[in-house]
Amino acid sequence: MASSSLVQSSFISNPKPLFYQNPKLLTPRRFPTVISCTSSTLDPAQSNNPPSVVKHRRPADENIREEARRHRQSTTFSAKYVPFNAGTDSSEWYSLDEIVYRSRSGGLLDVEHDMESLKKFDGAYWRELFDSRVGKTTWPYGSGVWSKKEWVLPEIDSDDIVSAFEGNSNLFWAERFGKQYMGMSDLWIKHCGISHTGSFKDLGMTVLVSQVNRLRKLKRPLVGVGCASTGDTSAALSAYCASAGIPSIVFLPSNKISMAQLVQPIANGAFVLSIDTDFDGCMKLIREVTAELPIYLANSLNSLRLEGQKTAAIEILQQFDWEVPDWVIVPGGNLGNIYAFYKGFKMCQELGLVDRIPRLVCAQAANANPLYLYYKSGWKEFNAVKANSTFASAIQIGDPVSIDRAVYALKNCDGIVEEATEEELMDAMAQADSTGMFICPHTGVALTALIKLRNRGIISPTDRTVVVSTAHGLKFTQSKIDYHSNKIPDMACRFSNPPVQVKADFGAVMDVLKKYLADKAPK
Ligand SMILES: Cc1ncc(COP(=O)(O)O)c(C=O)c1O
Ligand SMILES: N[C@@H](CCOP(=O)(O)O)C(=O)O
Repeated sequence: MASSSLVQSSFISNPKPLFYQNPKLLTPRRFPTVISCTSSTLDPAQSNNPPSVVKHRRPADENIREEARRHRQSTTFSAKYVPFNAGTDSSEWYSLDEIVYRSRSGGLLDVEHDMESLKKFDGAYWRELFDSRVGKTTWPYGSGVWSKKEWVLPEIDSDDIVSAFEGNSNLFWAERFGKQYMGMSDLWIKHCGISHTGSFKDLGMTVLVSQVNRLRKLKRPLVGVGCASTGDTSAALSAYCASAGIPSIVFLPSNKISMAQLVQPIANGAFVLSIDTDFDGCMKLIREVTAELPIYLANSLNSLRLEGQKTAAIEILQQFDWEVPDWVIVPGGNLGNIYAFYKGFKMCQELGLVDRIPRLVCAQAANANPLYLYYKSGWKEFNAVKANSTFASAIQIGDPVSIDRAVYALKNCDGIVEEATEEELMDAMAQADSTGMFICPHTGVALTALIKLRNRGIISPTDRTVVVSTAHGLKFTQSKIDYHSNKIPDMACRFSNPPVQVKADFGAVMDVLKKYLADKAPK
């Protein structure tokens, strides 16, 4: 039994407490692909053929949540809130079961894990554990977030988890875009937007809503969950809340988000307030409201969210078989995600899964660039800006709540901040789409940063580079339509591909096709 492990040791029928002996003495076990079979049936009607075997992982009348409940285990891992970057002499901390978003001094909080407990297992152990859970349907480990549960919310009961099996998103080799436009051979797009609600926000929201589910069961005074949003946080919040039957309230800046994003919380039954201000105005209001009413704050000011988002970084390492890329480029708005990526990579280094971390690049729209200006000033003085309208509407944010987290992350990984004008980001998006992607304008911002850093020789042709695609392009079709119709004032739309209007006439169709084929024929 010495091989008992975190991996659903749950599938041991008579479970013992997890660490009833010194874990250092435990041999990391090989995790089987098929974990267990409780019955098999031979089909007599097919007796001349090879027997068809029907396997049940659990009794037929039991669902996966009930199965997880039956195999419930205690854990010795734990996490708590501490003031962000407070140093070792700070004694301030809070249980994750408290409703708290700020430290006593008004600063940000961070979720701190008991690293000593986690370090009792070596890097190989964690790598093997995480790898063993990928692509299964075991509750809750089928999720790319909860497959790292010990590093996310170790103490939550699996029964309280609200998950859509998010994460495990495609890491796409951008072969043609890399070769044709960048002269690069090792360029990758982490498609975080190919997900349940179409953006990376699902990764953090499963964690936050799961914790709210737990808090409500603990009878904490919470009636609903609320956020300010530029369209993606609201979509994720409303979907996860709807799934758990928890009321959600979303504050949206009027006429500043795409139609697809607006309809998401409406369809999911959220209480939607369209407010005549920008995102920063909505953010201010939701902070004031959540201080007065029993509404839990779901924006990334709440550090729980970042615990889920950091798993995208771990997943990238995992997808490269635990080899570290040279660069990871992330579009930045409220600036929680850039820190989440840093934290995920750093934990992997500290716990021995990898020996270094990548350099991070945070990319902003030039129309909403407070971090870029701060970086360019040599980190001298931060000034919030009035964010102007941008096609990258989800990052139209002038006063990011996680500014301190972002600066910390960038300073500690030799990071860079870049910006993209409207024309640059739309051109980059169109170029990427023309090589078979269908990305969002925010990913266009990140690709612009890549183009600029490649042109300056900072990123080299063979550097392994990951661009994080944060939302699905289908949420932003209007901007693509405008671009390809050459309808954007003062923009050349160099890569537009407008449809050709042609008469319903054989000769006319043949004419345009012949011209097209002549243009395309190899010279
Ligand atoms: C699609 C998209 N990309 C990027 C971001 C930026 O993420 P963050 O606010 O964590 O910087 C957001 C939200 O702000 C977003 O919705
Ligand atoms: N792009 C975000 C802006 C809010 O970010 P958050 O991570 O602080 O919730 C959105 O989609 O609302």
